[in-house]
Amino acid sequence: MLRTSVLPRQIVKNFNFKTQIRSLADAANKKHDVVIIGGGPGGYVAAIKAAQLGFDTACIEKRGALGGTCLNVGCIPSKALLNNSHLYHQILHDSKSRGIDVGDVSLNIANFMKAKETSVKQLTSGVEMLFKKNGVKYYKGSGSFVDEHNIKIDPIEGGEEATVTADKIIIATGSEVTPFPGITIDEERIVSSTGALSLKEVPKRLVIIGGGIIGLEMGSVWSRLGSEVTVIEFQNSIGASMDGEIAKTTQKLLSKQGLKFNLGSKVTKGVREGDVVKIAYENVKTGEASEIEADVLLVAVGRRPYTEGLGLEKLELDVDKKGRIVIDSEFKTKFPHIRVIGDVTFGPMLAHKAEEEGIAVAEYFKNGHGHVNYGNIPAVMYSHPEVAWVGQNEEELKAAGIKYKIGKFPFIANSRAKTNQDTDGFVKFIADAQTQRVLGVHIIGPNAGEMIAEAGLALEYGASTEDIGRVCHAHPTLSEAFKEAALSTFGKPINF
Ligand SMILES: Cc1cc2nc3c(=O)[nH]c(=O)nc-3n(C[C@H](O)[C@H](O)[C@H](O)COP(=O)(O)OP(=O)(O)OC[C@H]3O[C@@H](n4cnc5c(N)ncnc54)[C@H](O)[C@@H]3O)c2cc1C
Ligand SMILES: NC(=O)c1ccc[n+]([C@@H]2O[C@H](COP(=O)([O-])OP(=O)(O)OC[C@H]3O[C@@H](n4cnc5c(N)ncnc54)[C@H](O)[C@@H]3O)[C@@H](O)[C@H]2O)c1
Repeated sequence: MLRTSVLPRQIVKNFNFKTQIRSLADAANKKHDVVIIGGGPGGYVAAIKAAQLGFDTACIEKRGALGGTCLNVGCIPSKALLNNSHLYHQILHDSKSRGIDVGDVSLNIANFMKAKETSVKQLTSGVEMLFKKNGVKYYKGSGSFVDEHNIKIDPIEGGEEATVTADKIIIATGSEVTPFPGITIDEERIVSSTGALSLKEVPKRLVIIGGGIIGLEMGSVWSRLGSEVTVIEFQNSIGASMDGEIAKTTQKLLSKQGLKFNLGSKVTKGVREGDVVKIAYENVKTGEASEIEADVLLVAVGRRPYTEGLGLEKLELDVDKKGRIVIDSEFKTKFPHIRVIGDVTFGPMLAHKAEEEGIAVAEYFKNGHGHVNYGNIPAVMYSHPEVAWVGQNEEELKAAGIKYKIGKFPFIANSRAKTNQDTDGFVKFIADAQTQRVLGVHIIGPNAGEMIAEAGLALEYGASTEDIGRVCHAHPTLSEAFKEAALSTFGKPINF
């Protein structure tokens, strides 16, 4: 209630009561069919789909740009750096053997980063345009639950204060970097992936804690640009959930590119002293202690669900030990109208997984059913060569006691890979021992990330390796290696 009697005269004079009172009332009373908290790949895709299905839809995002981690500080900037660092490395080291003589080549790090930022900006503003096109209301601010149907928005710059009421709500608040106990990230000398995407100069020595996907992708970028890269990994293998054989080959090829690996090693200390970071680590088995210095230390030991400031406690929603919001198989919390998707709940932390869930939840709201096949979520590491996989790996099948056959084909025997002078790696099929049904496909090689889509189709439609072996693949393409690997599970390949 406004008490005009206590307002100074000048303010009262300038105050347009009608407009202000109307806008305050509006702010307090926005109503939508569907409200999504978080505008990342999960949230923005869910918003567009819900609007396309006829719901009055709104999305709340506090970052100041749509696209979430993925478009702003994840998938997109990292792929821009991976692509351009590969190009730079090729021009420097690979052009002579292709008969291309180049003059002086140098890296302009400021422009190199600008190119990345341009890609990011184009894509994040593209999502904002898609919101407009599809009639999604975009609230710029931080959303927190008042109760199970009302969300208060604390505006950021350009945003408006509001409390929105929703019939249906989707939580898509994503994830954040898992901190390393005792190591303080300053995003300058001790960085997370976000800092590693924006270094102002090429560090002479880069040490990375964690040989997972972020560690290996960012390690590839900076190694190509000239850093001496050392990866310290707790496990005895790199690549997180990669098939064991593929992980070994990946390590071999990355080592050839100059990355150093200390596996089975536990970091015990990481402190900045001026412009140097001193890192202590020990062998997990023997306890033998070592020390290493770096100009930059990248902490890449995983990500954790992000729910800060969301007010979950008001609704008493369950989270598990890892901080993931607990849901059932239809993405429902204990309130059936509040569903959860993406990194903030179960499953692999991948953009396309979040997107699939966004579509499924919008369809649940509309039709009462939706679908995500968690057995068929591809994973891609955008190193060179790329590593891609879908379905089960050998270790998982062994543990489950399932009998399988392997079929492999190396890119060295593929005509297109030869013409491209890009022959490292192989395609590996794993098929059911009796039926030849495809159980998993694991590829390390050029364009593996594109090729894995064919494996996804095969898995989805329950194809056998013979089905794939009988499909005509164009010549000369890398995809012939895919066909020949399928053939190798039950017969002989033609070209090897
Ligand atoms: C360096 C890096 C590289 C990656 N590369 C890939 C890749 O190549 N391929 C791939 O599939 N995945 C990749 N990922 C993972 C991918 O980014 C995530 O899996 C994906 O972004 C998850 O989507 P999401 O919508 O669940 O969450 P997010 O993308 O994290 O989006 C959540 C959004 O919610 C907002 N938010 C949170 N709380 C609130 C609130 N209370 N109010 C309003 N807004 C809020 C946040 O600001 C954020 O923008 C990468 C990640 C990193 C860090
Ligand atoms: N191309 C892609 O799809 C892509 C790219 C980047 C990130 N991502 C996603 O982002 C998420 C986070 O990536 P990430 O690389 O940080 O996590 P990750 O889970 O892929 O790898 C973390 C690695 O750190 C190791 N580790 C954990 N604690 C350690 C310790 N104390 N000392 C040494 N090593 C330790 C783990 O054994 C693991 O190998 C992942 O879910 C990943 O899928 C995906």
